[in-house]
Amino acid sequence: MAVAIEAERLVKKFGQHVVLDELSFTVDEGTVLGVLGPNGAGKTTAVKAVTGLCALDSGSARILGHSVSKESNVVKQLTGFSGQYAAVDEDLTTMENLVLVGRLYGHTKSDAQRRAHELVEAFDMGSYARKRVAQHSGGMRRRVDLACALVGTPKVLVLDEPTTGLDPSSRVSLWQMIQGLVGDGMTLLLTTQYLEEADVLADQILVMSKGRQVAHGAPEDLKGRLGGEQVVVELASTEADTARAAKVVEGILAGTGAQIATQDGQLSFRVPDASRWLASCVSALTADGISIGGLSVKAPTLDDVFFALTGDSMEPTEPDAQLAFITGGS
Ligand SMILES: Nc1ncnc2c1ncn2[C@@H]1O[C@H](COP(=O)(O)OP(=O)(O)OP(=O)(O)O)[C@@H](O)[C@H]1O
Repeated sequence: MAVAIEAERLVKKFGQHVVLDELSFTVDEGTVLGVLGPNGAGKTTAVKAVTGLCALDSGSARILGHSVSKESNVVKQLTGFSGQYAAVDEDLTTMENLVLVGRLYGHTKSDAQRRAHELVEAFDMGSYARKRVAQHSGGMRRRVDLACALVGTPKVLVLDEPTTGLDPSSRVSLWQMIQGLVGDGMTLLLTTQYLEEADVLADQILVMSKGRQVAHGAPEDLKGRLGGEQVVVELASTEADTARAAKVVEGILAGTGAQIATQDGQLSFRVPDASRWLASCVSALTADGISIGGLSVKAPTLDDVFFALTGDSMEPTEPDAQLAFITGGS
């Protein structure tokens, strides 16, 4: 598979602050790389650098083999970018925005109008076509913004936090649009603070912290690095039982490498293929006269991975951040 985006040892400093620290990654054609990391990790700077929107101190980037610094005109034709804040003109209608972008790409008026109509139809924006963007909801603005990024029919699309601030249903509908584009062969580089978003959209995930890569892999591989699912056993009774129960479970899991953590009336441990061990743990505990009040098995989330890798939480601070954790693999 050909490489569509290539970033090699990117370094960017703002004064003394090293924002990108020898960051390298590639994105294969037709695939999605999700760049994940907390506020200030350097995600926006990284994606701006590979689209030529941010000059580097050192390192190089190429889009479909073309140097971002030396062949910027070719790169502009090949790449669509949608930034964190919708860049559309609020005083213009959806159509006017799309036609304006087309004209900026050098399209004739009739070609720009034809492309604008195509995008309005593709993104189901018919009833908003003649409305000023100022009257649009946040979700519809992001949709217009995404459509603007596609006016030049790019082969590579870069989206910086495309759904931040959107309500759950707008977020899901934007995901569906993005999935449609990828289904049609688009290469996508996406930044997000939402673990669920990366999980849903990305083939590969790059986890960043302080301008560096802290992990890279398929969502399932990253989750697999934690050593399996987390099993929590709630005991029906006392503190004394907890230590005894831990000993019993330790005996069952001997040789698996699982570490058993205890709290009053609760044991928890991670073990690959948890279902294989559950029945024997439960029978051994019951045989020892220990009653079980509850049992749960939780698949690792990307947040767990991030915490394990950096000792830091990925959890964003926005009020709607909960969304990322409701279905995030748990
Ligand atoms: N133009 C600038 N001048 C000075 N510092 C900057 C500039 N742009 C970004 N930074 C700093 O670089 C660091 C990384 O910023 P960046 O926007 O790339 O992070 P991010 O991971 O995208 O964060 P967020 O999720 O908040 O958007 C931050 O500490 C930011 O304050």
